[in-house]
Amino acid sequence: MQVIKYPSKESWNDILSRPLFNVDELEGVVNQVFGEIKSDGDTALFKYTLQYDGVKIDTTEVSRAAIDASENMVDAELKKALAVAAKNIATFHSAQFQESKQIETSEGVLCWRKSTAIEKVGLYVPGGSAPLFSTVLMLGIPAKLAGCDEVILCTPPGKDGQINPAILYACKLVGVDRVFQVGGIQAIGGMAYGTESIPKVHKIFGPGNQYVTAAKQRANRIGVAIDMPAGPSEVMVLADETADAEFVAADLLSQAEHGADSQVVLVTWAEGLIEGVEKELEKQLNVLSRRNVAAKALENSKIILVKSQEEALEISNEYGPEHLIISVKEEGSLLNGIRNAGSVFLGNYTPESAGDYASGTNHTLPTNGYAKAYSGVSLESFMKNITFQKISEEGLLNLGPVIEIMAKAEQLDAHCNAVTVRLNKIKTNS
Ligand SMILES: NC(=O)c1ccc[n+]([C@@H]2O[C@H](COP(=O)([O-])OP(=O)(O)OC[C@H]3O[C@@H](n4cnc5c(N)ncnc54)[C@H](O)[C@@H]3O)[C@@H](O)[C@H]2O)c1
Ligand SMILES: N[C@H](CO)Cc1c[nH]c[nH+]1
Ligand SMILES: [Zn+2]
Repeated sequence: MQVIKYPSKESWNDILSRPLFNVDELEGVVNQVFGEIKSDGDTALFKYTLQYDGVKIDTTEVSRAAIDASENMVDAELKKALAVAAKNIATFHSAQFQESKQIETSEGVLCWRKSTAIEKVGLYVPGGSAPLFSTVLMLGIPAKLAGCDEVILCTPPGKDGQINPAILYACKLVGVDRVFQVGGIQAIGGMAYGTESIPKVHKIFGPGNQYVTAAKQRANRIGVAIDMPAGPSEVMVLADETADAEFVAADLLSQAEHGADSQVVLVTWAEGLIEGVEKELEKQLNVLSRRNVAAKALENSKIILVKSQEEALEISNEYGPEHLIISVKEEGSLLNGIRNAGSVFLGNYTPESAGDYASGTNHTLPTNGYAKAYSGVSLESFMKNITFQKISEEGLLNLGPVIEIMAKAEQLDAHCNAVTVRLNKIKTNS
């Protein structure tokens, strides 16, 4: 990892830039695949699954029998772990239901909001380089809690042409309605347009690589909602001299191993910590099964030495990390200052992997600085609010003149008239 000492503020932009993709090239590929899906449906899905996943499929849907059979293919220990994780995720997300309250904004004018589930949702579960069955829990549990009527899921087939049984078992556990063995751009295009086999959905959720993320953004432009851009994983650690170098290195590597395009950043004002972290990185990296991937990600990654805790916080808010780990003696003063982060992990004993799997928070989070404007997936992501209002005769007598004045000032006579005819009727009747 590159070590940068006391960078000037003017250099932050450069230092904090994410690994770059060739956006034009990416969009070109996405447009091509989307165009073919629109015109050729499933045939295009078969073609691109062969091209990008190297797997020949002649059907997209995974049979109910295969989903049921996964139950016997997952070992008991993993099933128990999934049950604990699912319980915690369900507990945290259930607590996000909000009561609908009627508000009388002025006398006789009642307003309220009612949450309703999005009817048809499409979940994407990454499977390119690791079968992320944990993502099934993160998306499927809130979708079912929210009450979505149709919950479908796409994930790429493995090199052997099969979907990892743990993904199918997780689908069964959370009650996903239909599963499709399609990944990448093809999956997102399939759910955005709908094909002979894949139903069109109203909103697409889930993380993925740069192709998936670019495809989701394209789906959004053709009228399908998306949760957020949730691309290559990243983590920023803010640490002082009380941080444990072994833990810090482990956390950095945990996100580096996701992909060569991941980025991890350590920001510290304790110069003494840096050497220890570097040594630990080397030691721990060497024994990782995905050391080549993680090593590539470390090439895009930085250790930044700053003057103070305050400067570290400023850098963090500027970066807007997907995950922010805070390993300092006294975190209280930092907490209030956090403005931009997807999910925050406090103290030496809160590894980021806890949020990835089982603490209960959602691991589908905004990357690439989108944490400045987006939240991670929550129960609310699967719902929308419809507002209602009911105005009594007395209420309209109070509020009507306000509406009339405003409508006239906007030169919208018909708007004004919709109030005036009612006020006239009320006055005649009284
Ligand atoms: N932000 C989050 O919340 C979050 C959560 C989990 C994972 N992630 C990220 O998700 C990503 C998962 O990536 P992955 O690759 O393992 O799985 P993936 O399922 O996202 O992507 C695999 C698909 O990419 C497509 N693809 C591969 N090469 C291609 C090419 N040259 N052209 C067109 N399409 C191509 C293939 O169709 C393949 O099915 C990682 O970057 C990880 O960091 C992010
Ligand atoms: N860290 C990922 C989100 O960026 C989520 C994940 C799933 N499995 C392991 N990690
Ligand atoms: Zn992870």
